[in-house]
Amino acid sequence: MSADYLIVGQGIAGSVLAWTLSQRGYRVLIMNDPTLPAASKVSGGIFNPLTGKKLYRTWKADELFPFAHKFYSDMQAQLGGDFLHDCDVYRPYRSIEEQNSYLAQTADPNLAKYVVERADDAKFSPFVENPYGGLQITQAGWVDCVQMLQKIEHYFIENKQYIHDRVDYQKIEIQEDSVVYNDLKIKKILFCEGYEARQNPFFNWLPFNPVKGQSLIAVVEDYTLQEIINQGTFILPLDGKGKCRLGATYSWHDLDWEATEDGRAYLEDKIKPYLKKKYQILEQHAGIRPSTKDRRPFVGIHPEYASLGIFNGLGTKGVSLAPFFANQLVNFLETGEEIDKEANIERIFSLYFRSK
Ligand SMILES: Cc1cc2nc3c(=O)[nH]c(=O)nc-3n(C[C@H](O)[C@H](O)[C@H](O)COP(=O)(O)OP(=O)(O)OC[C@H]3O[C@@H](n4cnc5c(N)ncnc54)[C@H](O)[C@@H]3O)c2cc1C
Repeated sequence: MSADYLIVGQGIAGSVLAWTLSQRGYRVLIMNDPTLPAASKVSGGIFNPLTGKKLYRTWKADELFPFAHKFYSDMQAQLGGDFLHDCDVYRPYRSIEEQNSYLAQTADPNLAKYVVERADDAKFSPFVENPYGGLQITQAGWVDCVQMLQKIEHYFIENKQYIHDRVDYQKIEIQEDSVVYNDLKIKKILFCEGYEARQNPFFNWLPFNPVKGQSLIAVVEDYTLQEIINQGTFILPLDGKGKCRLGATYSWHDLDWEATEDGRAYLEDKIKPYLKKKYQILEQHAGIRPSTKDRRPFVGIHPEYASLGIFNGLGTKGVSLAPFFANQLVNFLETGEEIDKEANIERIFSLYFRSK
């Protein structure tokens, strides 16, 4: 059997890359080990152009957001389903000082275009504390990643382009301009393994800075809001009938996939003060974000083996980063067009050669 590309891993990174390649007419095979955990399966899937306590426009938002929106809309139109949800993000101000500071910042036209001129505070006040009003951010929303991943999996299974297995690195035979793996002959293997990349002998030199995250699934009483609420932690309505995801925690220690009592307590402590409704917790999830030391993705080709590539390091923003950088990687593979210097792994090749 032969293929142009073997994609290892089918989280957000592998799904988006496989779809991008397949839309350009390449024969793609996906290999994914379903027994390994995936950050994408517990992801909030939120895309939000203005983030952080200090309210900044996220990196490359003007390019990334329209690109990602069109990408997921087109994918949804072709695969069916309803995984793309456009909605505003409402940030209740914590204090009058925060209100003043955010209003001054959003006078800047670069930020103003992402903000509703007059937030609909009255709409939110039955549900969340907002004595100082709040900031309403547009061009935001969320992708139901579990559903999107299922759609991609079914599509590639139906087309006989899917292998449920863990890659065995020992079996990768690198040839001059191709790779042999078992009975497969492939032009390139593109690794999209998320946090598991630390096990990959070809790419374990990359400086990841993984971040564990936890979230809760809860039913909130009489909760009809469709918008995402964010005050450091978020309330993400999942079905418009009160089922919500509450998240998320950030921890650079205890890098395991276990949901903890501390994680639950942290989220409840943060959310209770501003959520006016009663809720009941149904589930708790944990995952590890493949974040990087310089907070930029890892995109590109191995410094020594031209037939091995990587698409990883999507960190806290997999949904908004993946379509744009998958497209850059595919352009590079097709025509040699440059990958953004900040994302290209060439920026850290010195680490590879130092590790030899
Ligand atoms: C609690 C939490 C909340 C988050 N919320 C958001 C959010 O709101 N918005 C946002 O954009 N991002 C969010 N993120 C981050 C987002 O989840 C990640 O950026 C994204 O999931 C990374 O995707 P990935 O495909 O690189 O990795 P993963 O999702 O971890 O996928 C890796 C895949 O590779 C497979 N695999 C690994 N090794 C092998 C191997 N050797 N052989 C075969 N298969 C292999 C695994 O089975 C897995 O399916 C959140 C993360 C967490 C933990």
